[in-house]
Amino acid sequence: MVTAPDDLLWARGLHYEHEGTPALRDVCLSVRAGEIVSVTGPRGSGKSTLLGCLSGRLVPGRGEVWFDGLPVHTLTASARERLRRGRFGWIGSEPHLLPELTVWENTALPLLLSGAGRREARRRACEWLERLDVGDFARSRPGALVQAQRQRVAIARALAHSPSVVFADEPTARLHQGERAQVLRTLTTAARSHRITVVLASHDARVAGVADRSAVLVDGRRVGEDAPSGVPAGTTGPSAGPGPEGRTECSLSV
Ligand SMILES: Nc1ncnc2c1ncn2[C@@H]1O[C@H](COP(=O)(O)OP(=O)(O)OP(=O)(O)O)[C@@H](O)[C@H]1O
Repeated sequence: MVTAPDDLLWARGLHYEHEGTPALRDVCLSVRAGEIVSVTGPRGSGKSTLLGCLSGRLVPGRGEVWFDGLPVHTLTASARERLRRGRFGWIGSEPHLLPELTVWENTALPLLLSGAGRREARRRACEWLERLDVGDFARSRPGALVQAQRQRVAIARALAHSPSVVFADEPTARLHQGERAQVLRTLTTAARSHRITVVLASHDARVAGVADRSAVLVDGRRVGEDAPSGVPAGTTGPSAGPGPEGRTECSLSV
């Protein structure tokens, strides 16, 4: 596999099985630094499993995952844990905030866990809460916020330690329709302004509209790459020309 010099994260030939059931089959993906890539596909198509393998939460049965020159697939569990804490952020569909901590303490947790002092962690957490329009709640407990505000706090928590890559797995799935676009825009604007790479999984194909590129999974296989507008890459639009996957030896279609 040939990768571009600015590929920050890439995977080749990923296979993963959940209890004997294949969830990923020969999946390849590469992500450039600062890029926002969406992974879309129907429910059960393997999106969460792919994000799990890319982020070191899961170890593929076969295949490779490389991040910034590190072979994630062969790292020890403790090295993967350090990588996840230091370089990655994670946003799930549920914010999973600790109810006994304040909003700023929740946001500062990854910073505190990676050794930042309390004062510095608080300053950075509050900065991100302000950016995400939930700064007024910094001293409140999560229970005082509505779901969309809690999800903004989860986004702030994922970004506050300046990760290289944020993985967002269905980050708007539990929100009302009206809040989805706003929360997505908040996430992508914040990531772009700080050049944080985002890998965003959603079964909602409209999510691809906020991404630079979109990878589509069906039954655990990549079935192509579309421009955000849905126009196939290589025809027109911002993704015209061969994408990074065009340089790989992986099969991209079924
Ligand atoms: N912990 C698990 N144990 C057994 N099977 C699992 C497990 N997690 C996922 N699977 C199965 O693996 C396949 C891929 O699941 P995955 O969650 O990665 O897909 P997805 O596209 O993210 O789906 P969704 O949009 O519903 O979250 C599905 O068939 C799913 O049922």
